Amino acid sequence: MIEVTCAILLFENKFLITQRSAEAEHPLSWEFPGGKIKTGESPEDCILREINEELEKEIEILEKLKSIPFDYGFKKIKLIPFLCSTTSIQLKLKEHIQAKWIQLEDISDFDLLDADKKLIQHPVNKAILEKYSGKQMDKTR
Ligand SMILES: Nc1nc2c([nH]c(=O)n2[C@@H]2O[C@H](COP(=O)(O)OP(=O)(O)OP(=O)(O)O)[C@@H](O)[C@H]2O)c(=O)[nH]1
Repeated sequence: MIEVTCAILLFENKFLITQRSAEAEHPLSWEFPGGKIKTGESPEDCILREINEELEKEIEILEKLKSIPFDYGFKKIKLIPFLCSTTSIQLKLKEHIQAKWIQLEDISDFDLLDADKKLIQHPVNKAILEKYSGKQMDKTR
């Protein structure tokens, strides 16, 4: 089981999603930025390092969310999500081809990785995301 951290990064009621490159595994899918935990690294240290490496951004961890085991068939991962805050929308794309700050209710418009869909639908995670964003996840319009 590969342990992967990801950041659900919040700025003024919007969340950051990033698009994987055409050459990456799961090409062009959208995800929450993050990456694999290195040997001896804590999940918290991993997410701070990954966001710095991938987006050149400093973030603050607000809450650790429920971890999600997911089997892609060719590999099993444990996705460890953190709800995080930041003080600006600025970022540098070092690995992803695109980033978007989106409203929670618009997330279903994007081709999110399957583990991430399960992550946001987990009742505990969903309630926390809705609380922080002040929005419902499911579109009513
Ligand atoms: N970063 C990230 N990976 C995810 C997410 N959801 C998800 O299923 N994954 C899976 O976890 C794997 C993490 O790999 P990664 O390529 O992002 O990790 P990394 O930055 O450490 O990459 P590296 O292999 O180049 O060192 C992805 O290939 C994907 O299968 C997510 O929201 N963010």
